[in-house]
Amino acid sequence: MTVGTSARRHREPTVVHMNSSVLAIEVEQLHKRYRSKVAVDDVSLSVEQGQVIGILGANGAGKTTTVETIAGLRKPDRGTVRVLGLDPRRDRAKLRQVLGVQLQNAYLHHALTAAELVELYRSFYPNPRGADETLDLVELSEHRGTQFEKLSGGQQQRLSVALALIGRPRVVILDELTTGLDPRARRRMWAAIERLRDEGVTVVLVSHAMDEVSRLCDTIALLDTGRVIAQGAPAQVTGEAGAADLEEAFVRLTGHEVHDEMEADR
Ligand SMILES: Nc1ncnc2c1ncn2[C@@H]1O[C@H](COP(=O)(O)OP(=O)(O)OP(=O)(O)O)[C@@H](O)[C@H]1O
Repeated sequence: MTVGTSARRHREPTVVHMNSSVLAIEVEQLHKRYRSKVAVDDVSLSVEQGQVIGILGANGAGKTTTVETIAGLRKPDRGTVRVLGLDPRRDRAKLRQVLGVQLQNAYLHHALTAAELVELYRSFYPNPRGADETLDLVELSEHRGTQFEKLSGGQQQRLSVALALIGRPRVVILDELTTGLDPRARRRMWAAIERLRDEGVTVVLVSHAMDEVSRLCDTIALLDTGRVIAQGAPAQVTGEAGAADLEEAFVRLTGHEVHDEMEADR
C-alpha cells in the first residue's frame, strides 16, 4: 500500500493510489450490508505484493466482513475486489491455490488429529509444505497425534494458522493471529510472519494488538463503522493523529479503547 496518504478522519471514500508497484490486493468501493446494517461502506484499499497490512478497528467496524469478502467468502453488494488479479468469487478455484486464510472461529473437523488435518490440507495443494515442517512452524510436532478438539485454544489457533500456510500461498489472510496465545507463542507467530514477508508473501492481518501491528505491518487501514478513517504506515498514522503511539492513535481516531476490544474478543 502506498505510504504518503494521510491519516485522516473523514467520511469520504478513501482510495490509495499506487505507483508502479505490483498490487497483490485491490479493493474498490466495497459495500456490504446485512439487512439494514451497513457493515462495509465504500472501502477502497490496495496492497503491494510482499507487504504486511494491518486491518484495525473496534468490534463491529467491518474488519472480518472486509477480509472475508477479499477471500471470496462473502458476496459484496457493490464494489470490486482483485487478489493477484483474480476475482475472488468468479475465480474461486484459482484463488484457492494462491490464497491462505485463517479465520476467526474457523470450523475444522474436531475428531481429526493435528497430523490428519495437516495431511488433509496438504492434499488440496500441488506443492504443499511438508507435514513435519508445518507442525514445527507452530511448535505442534509433539501434539501431532492429538485430536483437534483436545488441543488447547491456543494450540487450535496455531494449527489453524499453519493450515492457512500449508499451500505456500502468495497472499495470506490472518484474522486474529495471536488472540489467546501466550507470549512465547505470540513471538513465535510474529517470527513466522516476518519470514513470510521475507519470502515476498503478502499478509493481511486483522488485529487488535497494537504492539503486533506496530512490529509487523508496513501499512495499516483503520476502519470505523465500515469506513476507512486512516491509512498509511503505522508511524505515519500515529504521527498524523498527534499520538505518542499507535494505541493512542487508535483511541483518538476511533473513540474506543483498544483493551475493551481485546476483552470483547475473549
Ligand atoms: N452474518 C452477519 N449477519 C448480520 N450482521 C452481521 C453479520 N456479520 C457481521 N455483521 C454485522 O456487521 C458489522 C461488522 O461486522 P464484522 O464482523 O465485519 O466486524 P469486525 O470489525 O470484524 O468486528 P470484531 O472485531 O468484533 O470481529 C457488525 O455490526 C456485525 O454485527
